[in-house]
Amino acid sequence: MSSSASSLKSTILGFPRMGSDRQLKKLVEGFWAGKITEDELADGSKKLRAEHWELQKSYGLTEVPTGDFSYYDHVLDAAYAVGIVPERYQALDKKNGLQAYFAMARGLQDKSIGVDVPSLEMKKWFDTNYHFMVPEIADNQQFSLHSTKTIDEFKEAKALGFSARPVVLGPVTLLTLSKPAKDSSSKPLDHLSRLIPVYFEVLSQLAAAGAEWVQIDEPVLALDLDASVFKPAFEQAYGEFAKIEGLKYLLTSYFDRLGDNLGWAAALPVDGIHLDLVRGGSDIDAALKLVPADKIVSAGLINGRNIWKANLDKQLAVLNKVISARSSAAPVWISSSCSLLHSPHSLKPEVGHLDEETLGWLSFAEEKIEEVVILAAAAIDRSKVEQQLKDNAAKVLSRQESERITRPAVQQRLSALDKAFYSRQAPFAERQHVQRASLKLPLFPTTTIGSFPQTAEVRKARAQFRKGALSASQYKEFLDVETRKCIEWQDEAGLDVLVHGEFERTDMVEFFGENLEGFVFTKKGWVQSYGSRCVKPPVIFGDVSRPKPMTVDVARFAQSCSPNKPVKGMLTGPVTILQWSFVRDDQPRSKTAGQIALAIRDEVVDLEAAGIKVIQVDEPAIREGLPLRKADYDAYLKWSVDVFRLATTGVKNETQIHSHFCYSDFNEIFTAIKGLDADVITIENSKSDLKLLGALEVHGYAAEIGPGLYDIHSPRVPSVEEMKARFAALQKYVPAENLWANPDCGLKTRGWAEVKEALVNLVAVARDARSKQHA
Ligand code: MET
Ligand SMILES: [Zn+2]
Repeated sequence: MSSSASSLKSTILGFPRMGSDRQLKKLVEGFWAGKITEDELADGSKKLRAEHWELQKSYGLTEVPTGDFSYYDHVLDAAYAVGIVPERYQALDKKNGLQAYFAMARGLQDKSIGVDVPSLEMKKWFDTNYHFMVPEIADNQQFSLHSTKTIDEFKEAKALGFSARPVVLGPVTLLTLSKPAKDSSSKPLDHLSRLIPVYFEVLSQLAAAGAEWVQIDEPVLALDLDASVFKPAFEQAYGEFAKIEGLKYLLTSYFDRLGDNLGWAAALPVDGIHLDLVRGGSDIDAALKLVPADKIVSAGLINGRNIWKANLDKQLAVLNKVISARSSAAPVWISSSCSLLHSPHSLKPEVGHLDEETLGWLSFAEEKIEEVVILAAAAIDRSKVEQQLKDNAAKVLSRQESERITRPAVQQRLSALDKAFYSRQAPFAERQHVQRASLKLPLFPTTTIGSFPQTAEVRKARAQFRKGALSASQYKEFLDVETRKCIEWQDEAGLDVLVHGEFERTDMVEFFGENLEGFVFTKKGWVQSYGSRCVKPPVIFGDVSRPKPMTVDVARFAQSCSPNKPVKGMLTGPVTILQWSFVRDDQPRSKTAGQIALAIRDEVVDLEAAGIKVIQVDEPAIREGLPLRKADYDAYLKWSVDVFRLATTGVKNETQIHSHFCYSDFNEIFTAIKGLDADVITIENSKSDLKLLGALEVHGYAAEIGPGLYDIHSPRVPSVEEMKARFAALQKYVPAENLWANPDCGLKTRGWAEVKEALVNLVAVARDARSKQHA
């Protein structure tokens, strides 16, 4: 073995913050509710950090990251630490820094202190399901060292005797993820020169506190960057940081290859470069050549964002390749591909919940640490960990060979499809004609997106049913009553295309996962989504199929409650089911999506046969699946459009297919949306009005469309007047006969009182518009 192996360091880029039992969620929410004090929050958090470092050390990591902890979000922390506090929070910040921090995170309405501020905007962290708070940079932005969190947490770990490496979100990424404050025109990155000195101060203090290495995360390096802008920006920042005596930098990027940025990024004056060899592995040969011999390479070999056991033999081969390519002067580190923030905490609670076999296939954060340590040990002396490697190989093989994973009938069905499975029988114009004759909807039809309020009563009944306190028939009776009430109300309110309300679903992906083969559900597999909110994604482990109809009974019952108006069948689309799950890694995602699509297709066909004339297949997550690199867009869009078509084209021309999109700006993929060939799309629009109108203007849209008339995320009731104005604006871009009136997403998070008022107003808007057309 090359001599550099002997100095292998084993570490991870970051650890999940929440705790094994979501302790951090409880602490933070307890503090918000006034149940615990600021000191109790701080003490509880300190204890949690120490536990997490201890856990990492106990498995044998040689160094632990610090500063990866956060009360809410690490981007907000990084912004706050350098004094990026928008004006509207500044008065509060002077009085109470923590309160201002949480106000930036989630808004604050407190009459007693005269504060009413909304939160910062929230965005997805690259292509993960983690959301960060978007910092706002004003033209006259001042930067200053505003919080010593990074330094304090490093000292804390050091005082406890851990060999620690502070993690800092890099200045270029921080500014690139920021947006200009309202009425500011400068680009955030233009402020870099003035931000660098504050970073310099933080880094100097870390050096003074005894830090040897600092991990600087610059994940923007995984994006397509304009080298004429970013190369000098990075050179300026890192040129300055290099002046700090005695401090070494590990520059990290993850989630994709470094690509075109590799050449100049590898030459930056830092002491090590981290490579995500799970997602960015295609770069490996170039990277090993381009990273100068005196820099360490941190090999990100254990996937930080999926839950499968690593194939250690395979990763060991990659590691050995890295080691032999490097000089003995610059040792290699072995690490996770990205922070383990995106993995659940530990498999331990799943013992006894998941079956033995499945358990053997998985690896959460705690187990991933173990994998890092085994790899590091194996690179030095394989014989020391022979048994662990053998066990690992057996588990990996059992997943490959399990009959639960590969089911030939499912595979064959997908590979045998011909072109006809991807197209409706007739083009849209013809379908529109027959659908009009069959559905007889008025001009500007009104509808909703699917869910109605999930009241405490609905959730209680579900919980009781799950515990066995309600029998299946009692639960069904309860749901029937709710559904009937919901449909009768919609009918009275004057809505045209009704929905059953989705009372039987906690979540639009979980519901289908529970009804399909190929999924398992963990007990405590929580992953932070934003702030204190965690999600428990289903695990797609094997070939997906539909053992029996999933929604047909409910849809048939719902339609029977409405003799005169159509009730929509409500399904979640294949891309969204994929996107919000942990997905198997042993076949392309497109293939797994194709299998889900076939299951949904069968459901669509069954719904039609049961007399359902309008069927909605939601794809809110289609935009978020877009790859980070533009070069990869087309391939993704091609298969995601294909699987939607596969799911929806099995019906007659008379059957009207709807789809729904929300959560992001769709302009970039508008052409793909057209390619879905849906008869009607409803699309979130109220928060980004002009953007959608712009897309409609540029690209046009030939089919029917319902841009959301109001924001369902807010408890306020939209007035007739404001929705009228929006609707009038839309009529300039969409021909009247193609325009629908609807809210911008499902109503499950709202209360009935607001929902009723809002929808009555919405119906009034459509009626008013109709009367004007007829006049
Ligand atoms: C996030 S999109 C939600 C769509 C779903 N049909 C609902 O109404 O809740
Ligand atoms: Zn939605």
